[in-house]
Order: sequence, then structure tokens, then C-alpha cells
Amino acid sequence: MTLVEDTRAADRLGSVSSGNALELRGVTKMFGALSAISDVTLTVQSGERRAVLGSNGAGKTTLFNCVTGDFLPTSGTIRLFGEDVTRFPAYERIRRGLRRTYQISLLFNGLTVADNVYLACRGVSRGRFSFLRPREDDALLTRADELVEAVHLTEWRDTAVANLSYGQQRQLEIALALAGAPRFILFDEPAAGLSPAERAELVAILRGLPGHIGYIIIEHDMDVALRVAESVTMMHNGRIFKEGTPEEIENDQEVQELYLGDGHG
Ligand SMILES: Nc1ncnc2c1ncn2[C@@H]1O[C@H](COP(=O)(O)OP(=O)(O)OP(=O)(O)O)[C@@H](O)[C@H]1O
Repeated sequence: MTLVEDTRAADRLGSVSSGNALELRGVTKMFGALSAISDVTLTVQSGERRAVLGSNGAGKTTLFNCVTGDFLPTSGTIRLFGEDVTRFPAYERIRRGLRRTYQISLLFNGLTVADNVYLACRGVSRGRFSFLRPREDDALLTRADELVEAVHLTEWRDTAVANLSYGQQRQLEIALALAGAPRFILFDEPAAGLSPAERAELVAILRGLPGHIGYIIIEHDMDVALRVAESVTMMHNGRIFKEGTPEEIENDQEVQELYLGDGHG
């Protein structure tokens, strides 16, 4: 399936499913006596791009882990495209179109860019346990090349991962998250450690993703976050304390005092 076909298929799905990609209602996650997130209620529409911001320990990663199924919430419900997935294991959420990226790299260093993406496409398709080499007409090869292009790495498609720059490796991780027609992606600090030029490339890649793919981005770089998101949720001490457009958040007095003024990050 091409990216364009993905979009059409998603449009058809969108017409029959709920308009929300993600709905959290009163989600709390306790670690012993510590509540990492408390009573988080959050709705993200299909195709919406949301930034979740907050200082260290605000609960952003815990929120991601509850959405992916890595953590079971202590209380509250999580719905994905209208379906209650609160108790679903991670792979069931992946099957429904949820993906995430991690702060650490999960790439095969000895393989090329194209091979990494091809394997990711195979991993989420049927027949993935075959060890046969792909046939030249394997549709997943075409699909992999499209994803390599979507993350601006066509020039490096035959380069081994070990020879890519750090920024290019992060771009490749985005291609892996795009394998298998995702509908919603959780990006965990994709700009961390990138140079200004690499950040600009990242912004272009995220803004260029097909419109039906919504996402949440956790990002310490406000500049990147506010340029790739249409809505922003601010967290503080495990709770949501403000939501708004990038402009509203940027100009909010309380946000400036709590987050922007005091050496955030
Ligand atoms: N597995 C865990 N066991 C115990 N406490 C945890 C665990 N994971 C997170 N916490 C605690 O929960 C709180 C929220 O942490 P979390 O990592 O979700 O914050 P964050 O906003 O992602 O921070 P950062 O920006 O530093 O990644 C912190 O007090 C943290 O120490």
C-alpha cells in the first residue's frame, strides 16, 4: 500500500470510526506512593498533532507508556479510535495503528537504511517469519523506498546505519514508526541531541507526514514542538495544567513563569 493509498484507506476508516484518535479519562499511574500521572483527561482527534510539554518528571513518558500498553494505569480508561484499550497488551494497540519512537536507538547498525526499513515493514506484515530473501517484485520493497523518501534519506538508502550521522539515524527511526500504515504515533523527544540543521530537517519531515497520521510529540525543544503541533498540552507534577494552541501556550503568563522562564528541560 502506498502512502497515498494509506491516506485513502484511513479516510474510509475515519468515516466509520470515532473522530477521536485517543481519549484518556481520569488516567492515574502510581508507583508505590508516588503518582507519576494523576487524573489525566485528554482527547486527541484523528489526524491531530499535539505537543505534550513539561519539565523533567512532569509525567510525559509515563503518559506515553500508559497509552502504548507498556504500563497498566492504576485507574482511568484509554480509548484508541473509539475502542477501550485500557487493558489491551501493546501488540493489540500496534495492530490498531499505534506506533511509538523511543529516546534510545533501536536500529540494526550493520544493515543499510533500506534494509532496516524493509525489515520494519516485514515485521508488521503477514508472513514475517520467512527467512527467504525478498523477490524483486516484493511490494514491501517499494513501500520501504517510499518511507525512506518520506524521511529524506533516499540519498543514503544503501548506507549502513553505522555510517549515518546521529540526526540521520533519528530520521530513520521515524521511517520505522511509519511501517505498516500507522494511524497515530507517539514521538518521544525526536529532537534530542540534534544540531540546528538536523532540527530543521526533522520539522520538515514531521510537517510533511500524510494528513491522516496524528501524533503526540514529547519535546523539550519548544521551538520544534510549537512548529510541528497544532495543539499543546502542558503537564506539571503529573497533572495537565494547561491546553491551548501553540500561540496561546507561548503567550501564557503561567506557562512562562513555570516552564519558559526557569531554565526548562
Ligand atoms: N518505573 C518507575 N518507577 C518509579 N517511579 C517512576 C517510574 N517511571 C517514572 N517514575 C516517576 O514518575 C514521575 C514522572 O516521570 P516521567 O518519566 O513520566 O516524567 P517525564 O515528564 O517524562 O520526565 P523527563 O522529561 O525527565 O523524561 C517521576 O517522579 C519519576 O521519577
